[in-house]
Formats: sequence, C-alpha cells, structure tokens
Amino acid sequence: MKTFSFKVDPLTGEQYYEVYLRGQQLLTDPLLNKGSHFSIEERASLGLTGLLPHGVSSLEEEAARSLESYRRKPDDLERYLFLLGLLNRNETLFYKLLTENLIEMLPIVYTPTVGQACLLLSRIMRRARGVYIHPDNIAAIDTIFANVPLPEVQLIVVTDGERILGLGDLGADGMGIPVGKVSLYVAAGGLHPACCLPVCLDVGTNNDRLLADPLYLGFRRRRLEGEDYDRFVERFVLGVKRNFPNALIQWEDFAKHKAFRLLERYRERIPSFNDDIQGTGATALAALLTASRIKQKPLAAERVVIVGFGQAGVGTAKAIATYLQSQGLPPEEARKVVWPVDVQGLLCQDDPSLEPWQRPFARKREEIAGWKLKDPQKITLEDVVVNVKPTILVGVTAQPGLFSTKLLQQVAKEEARPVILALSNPTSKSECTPEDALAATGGRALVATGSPFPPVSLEDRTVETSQCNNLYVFPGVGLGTLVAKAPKITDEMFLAASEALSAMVSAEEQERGLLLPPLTSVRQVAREVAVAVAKKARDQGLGRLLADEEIEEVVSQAQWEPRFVPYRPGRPS
Ligand SMILES: O=C([O-])CC(=O)C(=O)O
Ligand SMILES: [Mg+2]
Repeated sequence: MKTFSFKVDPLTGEQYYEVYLRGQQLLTDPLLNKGSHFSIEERASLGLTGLLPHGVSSLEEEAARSLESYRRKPDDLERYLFLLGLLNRNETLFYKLLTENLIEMLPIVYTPTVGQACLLLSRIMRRARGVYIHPDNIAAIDTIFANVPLPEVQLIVVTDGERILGLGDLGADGMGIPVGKVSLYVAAGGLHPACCLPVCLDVGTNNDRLLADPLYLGFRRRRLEGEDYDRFVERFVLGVKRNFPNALIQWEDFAKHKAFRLLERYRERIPSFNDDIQGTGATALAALLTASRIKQKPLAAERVVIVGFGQAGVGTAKAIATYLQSQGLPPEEARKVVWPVDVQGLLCQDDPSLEPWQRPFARKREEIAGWKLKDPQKITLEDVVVNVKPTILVGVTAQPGLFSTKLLQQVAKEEARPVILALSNPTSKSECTPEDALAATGGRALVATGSPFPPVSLEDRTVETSQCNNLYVFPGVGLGTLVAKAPKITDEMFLAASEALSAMVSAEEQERGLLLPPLTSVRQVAREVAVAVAKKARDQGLGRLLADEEIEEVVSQAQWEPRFVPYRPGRPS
C-alpha cells in the first residue's frame, strides 16, 4: 500500500511528498512522521490539528532531544532498543542522529550490539520491520510484497538466519542483521530509506533453545532443507523479480553451503551478491593493499595463511587472486599466494572432503614433501605457520583466542611487519585482540579486526585498529550497481571497490598503521566505492553508458541526506 509519492513542483522545482495518510496514521508511520517538526500549515492540511504540542522543532532540535534520551540509557542493549524505537517512530530523525553520531552509535545498531540483540530478539522486539516469509505464507508472495508500504523497493537485504555473525543459527531472530545492514545502506550509502527492504526467509531453525522457547516468534519447525529449501528461495527470487524488477539482492548470513550455492545460482539472473563472501573478501583485500603500500612490498611476494576456509576465507582468497591476475599473474600462480586452513588443517588436493569452492586453492601434496610434521595425516595451523612462515595471517573462524600468543610470536619471528586480520564477529568471537597481536609481535604487527576494539596503549604510542568489516564495501557496491543499472555484479566490480577503498587511506593514516580509512568517512567511502563500481560496470559493458563525470554526478545526486521535505495532502492514483 502506497503511503506517499515523491514529487517536484513544476513551477518552483521544490521537492515535496504527496502524502496519502492523515492524522494519527501519519504520526505512526515512521517513514513519514516528522514529530514536532510538522509545520502549522501541514498540521492544518493533514489532519494533525491538536494532535501535537504547540512547539515546532527544527530537525536539529529534535535530534538534540533524542540524543539526551539516548545518553540516559544504562547499557548497550537499552541503547539499541532506544534507537530501534526511534527508527520505528521517525526514520528521518533516526538517520539524522545516526549520521551525526556515527562513531558512538555504529557499534550499537551494528556489530557487536546487534549480535547481542539477535540472541534475544523474540524477547525484546517491540515492532517488526521488513517482511517475514515462511513456508505458510510463501504461496502469497505477491500479496506479501504488495503489503510493503514503500513506494519503490530497490535494495533487499535477505537472511535465512542460519549463520548470524559468528553466533550460529538464530532463525527468525536473525532479522536484526538485515535491519542493521539496511540502516548502513542509508546512513553510509545514502540510499533513501523508502527504497530498502529487510527480508527474513524464515524456513525454521535447528536451534533447540529457540524451538523450546515459548516466546520465540519464528516458524517453529526444523529447517527446510534440500529441494524444498531451493524451491522456497526460487519463489522468493521470482517474487522479487515480478514485484520489484529493479531491485538488487544482498544475501546475508546464510550457512556456507547455501551461501555459495545461492550466489552462483542467482548472480547472473539478478543483480545480487553475497556480503559475507564478496563484501568481506573485498574489504580484506583493501586492507592488504594498504598494508602492501605501508610495507612497500607487492602482495604477490607475501605468503597469506587464511584460517577458516568458508565464506569469508574463500571470499578473501578469491579477491586476492582476482587482484593478482589483474596485475598479470597467471591464475594458478595468483592462487598460490594463499595457504588455506580449515577444520581438517591445511587443505590438500587429495582430500576427498574438500568442498567445490575450496578446491581451487588446495595445495599439492608435493609442496609439503619436505615439511617437518608431527602427524602427516593432519597438518595443523601450527605446522603451517612453522613451515610456510606466513607474512599475513587472516582469521575467519569464529574461534576466540585461536591466534594465541605463541602462534603470533612464531609469525613475528620470521616477518618484520606481519599483517594480522582477525575478522570474526562479534567482538567475543575475534581470533585475537589487537592488544594480543601487538604484545606478541613487539608492536610490529599491522592489525585489523572485524568488530571494533578500543585503541591500544604501547610504551611509545597509542595504536588504533582499523575495523575490517564489510560495512566499508556493501553500501557503495549496492549504490554503484543501482546507479549504473548494471544487470549483475562481477568480481571485477568488487576489485574496483577494494582499490577505491584502499586508495582512501591517507599517507598520514598509513604512517599510523591504519589499513582502512577512518569510520567517520564511511559516507565518502561509499561514494568513492559506488563511483568505482559504476565505472567498472560500464567498462565491462554492463548497465548505463555514462561518462566519468556523469557517474560522479548521478552518485552524488542519489545520496539522500536525512532532512524533511514539505508535505502536501493527496490521494493515491
Ligand atoms: O555484520 C558484520 O559485522 C559483518 C558480517 O557480515 C558478518 O560478520 O557476518
Ligand atoms: Mg554477514
């Protein structure tokens, strides 16, 4: 049901919304509600007379009022609930507050607090956002999408809740993640809040705690699997195509088997990408490109051990290989920079349990012929570190403490400036803390982590740690693809994103060991990433044929700022 339309006054050129709601309905619609900002004229023409206190506030005054309430909250979960309440009451105000206090509020609406919220979502949720699709309503997919109260959906973040951050299967309670990602699409990417839709594919859960919890709100069955699952997802994708033909789909926090399969099945059929494979991979590559400039050593000359060879591990390995190939390395050489380690230890080609996505990076048995091993059947992470002498160590395992002091010391013994990326989320799942990494390496490590950590005080300086999180990539990739009207998203578009992101780290920031630009510039980052992605799409013959300046112009124009436009009463046509 449409609640408003975007309009431009043909005489004055002024933007306004033609609004179809009146009175109390308008005040309870979060996209349209202006709270005390409604003008005297709007109050009269939209049936609001008497429903608001006398004072008319500017957006800045409303934001100051909300910030005061926010800062009175006693803990992070309460802060999360307050911000979500605000999002459900007045979206423009929420985004004003979030964009102006991003460093303070990002860890609340996003990683790590959003993880804490997902663990409790059925118990703390006040009001649902987005859409929930389950086996009992999938037949009505067109009705579900017709019920979406947004004028034009362009961006969908969808999860089935099976692998929420490093927290496992949270069923429908995983919906906190698409909601959080959408808030970054708006705050960082600048997409209009009225075109972004969080979706939960609630196919059940295998989490016994949730199944036994009388307050759990999801579809209370074990997960749909196999062909039933595939048919379910297919009906969802076809529904998206019919109802929102221009929409881009971001796959988020699926279990790895499904994540790889869905990405491959749909990437040519609909503009879509997997954030945990491609978004995380592109961000990690950006961090490594910066490290390579700091070290003045080409990435081709590094030895990269990646621990945890699932979505983020394979995504990072592929991003590295794509980059090295763009530098002229033959594909096989490019892949050899990476040493993949998973639960069974080093991945070798003769291992029958290898997954298809792991296989291209598995090593030949001959390569390890001369290694000293305790047990040749299982080549442990320690064995790999001792024998490969990695210069870069990437962790994506959700195993806190996996990068022990001993392991980190071993890496630092052979490498003057080891790069340590501990990427698992949330904070509690990080393979090591920046403090551990710096202590074990005598302060020489270049460190980045998936979740935020406070600065570390060393004897002679304070070290900040970059947050190597896909939040640096997905908003710009989404924005760039939409602006370009590209029918698909290629590996080269992600490579362009990595290069643009790394290029934004200034010489002074590199000097301080930062591998990514500061979080304060995420909006600028999304802009640069979007421009790079749209140009690459064009160069690959995808989407609109715009000149460089035109791309820059349309990206700038597409970025919405949280502000109110005037409302005029209308009737839906
Ligand atoms: O949400 C985040 O912070 C990053 C991410 O995609 C994940 O950990 O699954
Ligand atoms: Mg994710």
